[in-house]
Amino acid sequence: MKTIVVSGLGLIGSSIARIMRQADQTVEIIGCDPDDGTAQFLLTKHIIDRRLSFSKAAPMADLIVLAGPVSVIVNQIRELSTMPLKDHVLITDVGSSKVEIMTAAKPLIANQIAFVGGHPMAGSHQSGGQAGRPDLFAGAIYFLVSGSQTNAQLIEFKRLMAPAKVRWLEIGASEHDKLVSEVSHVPHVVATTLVNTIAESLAHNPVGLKAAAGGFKDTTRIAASDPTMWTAIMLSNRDAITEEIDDFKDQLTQLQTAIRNGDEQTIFQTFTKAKKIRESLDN
Ligand SMILES: NC(=O)C1=CN([C@@H]2O[C@H](COP(=O)(O)OP(=O)(O)OC[C@H]3O[C@@H](n4cnc5c(N)ncnc54)[C@H](O)[C@@H]3O)[C@@H](O)[C@H]2O)C=CC1
Ligand SMILES: O=C(O)C(=O)Cc1ccc(O)cc1
Repeated sequence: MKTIVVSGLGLIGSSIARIMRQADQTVEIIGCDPDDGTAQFLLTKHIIDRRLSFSKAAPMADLIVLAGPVSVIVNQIRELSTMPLKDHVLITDVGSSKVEIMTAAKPLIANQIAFVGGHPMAGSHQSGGQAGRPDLFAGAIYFLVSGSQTNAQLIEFKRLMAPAKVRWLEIGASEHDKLVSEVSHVPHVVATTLVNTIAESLAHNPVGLKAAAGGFKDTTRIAASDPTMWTAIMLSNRDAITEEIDDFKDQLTQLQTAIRNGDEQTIFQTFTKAKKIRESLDN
């Protein structure tokens, strides 16, 4: 891979540029992003070599990493299917949902252009190129959804990502979207709803959220994430998210009923079960 194009130079795209720069100092990294501040910062830090428009950059690429919001990734995949690309180019993405993206990639795949879906299961509530780090994904799962990539292209992509120290995991697009609705998308909905509910209840309380201790902050950190990115995720994984919200509502109602009825045993059992599961995550 001589020329790498990263489209979307925010938290994830700029982290990937940093990682690939560490993996191979000989590659040229071209960045595409409408945000002047982010692009300028990454140019100054030599994390990208050049900034070009997507339509100018894509035909020059040996590897294209799509790292904008999911809605932008989908549009760019559609654009790529009509662009003059190098025969051996590998296209991949980092979007948080996969069914819509793999569906958009069908014309590319039909035209023998190599595409593999990707999704690093790490990040943060921060956004923008300045927040990116080469160790952002260390130890995390990096999902791969097989498309039309060759084995050699995948090996080369993994070589360029080696400094990230991720755990590669192949998965189907539907299985992926259901799983991430459970471990990522609905937790985001819950954290957001918690913040908005409590803020409304406290609207006329002079102490209000200032009384919030660590528990409230720990439970809601991700509610501070970028609304553009998360709106795109919600729209892209609607079915799995709405189904999982139903399950969440059922469990919440069961706990509410136990609390209302003073059902000590059910309350205690519910907390005990969650404590064991949550503690096992840190081991
Ligand atoms: N934030 C996180 O923790 C994670 C995010 N993701 C996925 O990674 C992708 C990027 O997320 P972040 O880097 O966190 O967001 P971000 O908000 O930090 O960066 C997104 C970047 O895309 C740029 N952008 C917008 N429209 C564009 C266009 N037409 N062409 C090129 N660039 C454009 C924005 O200017 C911004 O710099 C999203 O698809 C998200 O679902 C995946 C794993 C973790
Ligand atoms: O901030 C956090 O802890 C996250 O969980 C970040 C995150 C956001 C979106 C993803 O698709 C994957 C990871």
